[in-house]
Amino acid sequence: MAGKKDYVNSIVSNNREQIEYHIKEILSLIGENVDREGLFETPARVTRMYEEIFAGYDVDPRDVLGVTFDEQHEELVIVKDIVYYSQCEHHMAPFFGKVHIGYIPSGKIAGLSKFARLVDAITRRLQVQERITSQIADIMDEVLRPNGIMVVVDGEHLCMCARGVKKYGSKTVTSAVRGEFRKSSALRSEFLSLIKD
Ligand SMILES: Nc1nc2c(ncn2[C@@H]2O[C@H](COP(=O)(O)OP(=O)(O)OP(=O)(O)O)[C@@H](O)[C@H]2O)c(=O)[nH]1
Ligand SMILES: [Zn+2]
Repeated sequence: MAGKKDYVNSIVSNNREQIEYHIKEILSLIGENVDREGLFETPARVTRMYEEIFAGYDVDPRDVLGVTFDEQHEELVIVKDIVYYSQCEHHMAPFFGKVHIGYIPSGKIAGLSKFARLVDAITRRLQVQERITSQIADIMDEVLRPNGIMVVVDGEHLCMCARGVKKYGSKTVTSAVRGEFRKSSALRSEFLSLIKD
């Protein structure tokens, strides 16, 4: 996770030896020679990678938005193009893309970087794209109590490109709307036009 505190998954850290052992077992079970030089450090590397890509489990996403400011800006705020990397819970294969967040504050705003931290806390876990999208909206709703929220997520899923149906380049787009965005198609259109490249 970028920023002042780099989170790691402490459960992975505490189970380092066991995870390394099991990764080595898997390497052997897929037919690899675990004693060859190129693979010698691999179980330890994979474990360190797990500390990083599953760091979200060590963060309560609600705490990330904890610092808010009182501000009477009751107009649309958009933070777009927040890059994320996640792992699908079905295959443990990566999926990645961008999150676009819009909200209409109601007396309370959050620091802009906190939205990126919220995305990291939610995506650095085993996930499905739909849940990422609704969790971002629900947590913003709970903490900021804004007048409206719209979240759009696009994702490229390696489990759909590298295996299975092998549809390289296919994209999944999910959205979640809350409050005024639910009622107003004009507001949804404004948000969609502002997040276009
Ligand atoms: N809705 C949703 N599905 C996902 C996501 N990530 C992966 N999947 C899907 O999860 C499904 C799991 O389906 P299964 O039939 O149990 O697994 P499978 O035999 O490997 O499926 P195929 O990918 O069709 O070969 C697949 O259709 C994946 O494309 C996601 O974020 N959201
Ligand atoms: Zn998958």
